[in-house]
Amino acid sequence: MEIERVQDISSSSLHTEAIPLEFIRSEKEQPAITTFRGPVPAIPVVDLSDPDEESVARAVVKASEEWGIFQVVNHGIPTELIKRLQEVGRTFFELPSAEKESVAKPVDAKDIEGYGTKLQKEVEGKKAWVDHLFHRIWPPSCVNYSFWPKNPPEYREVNEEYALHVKKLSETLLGILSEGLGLRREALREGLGGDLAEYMMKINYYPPCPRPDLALGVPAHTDLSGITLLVPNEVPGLQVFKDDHWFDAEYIPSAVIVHIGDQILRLSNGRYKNVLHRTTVDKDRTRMSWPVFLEPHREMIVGPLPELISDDNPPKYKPFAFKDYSYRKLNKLPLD
Ligand SMILES: O=C(O)CCC(=O)C(=O)O
Ligand SMILES: [Fe+2]
Repeated sequence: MEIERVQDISSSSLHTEAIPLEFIRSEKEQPAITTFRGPVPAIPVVDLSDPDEESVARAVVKASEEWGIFQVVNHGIPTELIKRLQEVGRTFFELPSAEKESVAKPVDAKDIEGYGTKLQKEVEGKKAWVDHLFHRIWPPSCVNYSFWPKNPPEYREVNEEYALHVKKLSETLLGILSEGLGLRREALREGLGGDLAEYMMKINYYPPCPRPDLALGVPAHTDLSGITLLVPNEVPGLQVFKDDHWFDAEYIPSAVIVHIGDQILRLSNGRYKNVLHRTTVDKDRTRMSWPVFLEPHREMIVGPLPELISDDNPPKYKPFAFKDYSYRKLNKLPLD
């Protein structure tokens, strides 16, 4: 059976005011009801080109302790490359269905790579207004080009170049975060498996939605990753949960949005927060985003770093092989 894509549902509901019932969220989740409309605290912004390295480090550490999310500007990834990454991704999603289905995730696949729609078990049977594409981009031994679009032809070259930049920026941030814990620069990188850690590219494609007040793109979650480095297009939609409210994230052109994920929360024994976030959709415009998830290898066991543990700071989290952690989380099974 063919999987129904949200992009096709969107096209066929463009001239109506209605969306299928399974996309209508409960009142507890509907963005029109649950988005905070007062003065919005800004997600911290870190300028990596600031020559005062200590002040940069303090800002990264504070944002990760208090928010679990921050935006980085002057991060060293060329704006031109980000534009090309977005262009090749958008071109792919605008190709005819058959072309996209040629890199679809196989129905019986255990892994998440490929073009897909549903990612995790749906709570209360509610569907997310988003299609996606996943493929690993680093290390080369993990790359499976059969899930990379062949069209547009520059897709591969652009993603390979982006992988090198994302890796460099992630390692800089992990170094700062490690030192913020009083550890060696390499501690968190090694905790995620060192050279075996994997970089998973995801493209989210949120087509126009006639009822953005009722539906959600990606529902509330924390990322499974260690950290996530994301670039969005210009259509707003990311929301962050802080101090009991859902806030809209500001769109800063060319910024990279960094999310602290579950594995850094666990490695740091709770010092760094895994940010709870979700996305809304737009009535007329397509929103897209390109998160790259830096994840441990599937067999890698991740738990609080032993250097951090003492009688005063007992472990708050159980160690899990990443494959077991992901399986349990995506299937909404208990953890810890
Ligand atoms: O589209 C976004 O800004 C966020 C997407 C997201 O949270 C995810 O794919 O995990
Ligand atoms: Fe996320």
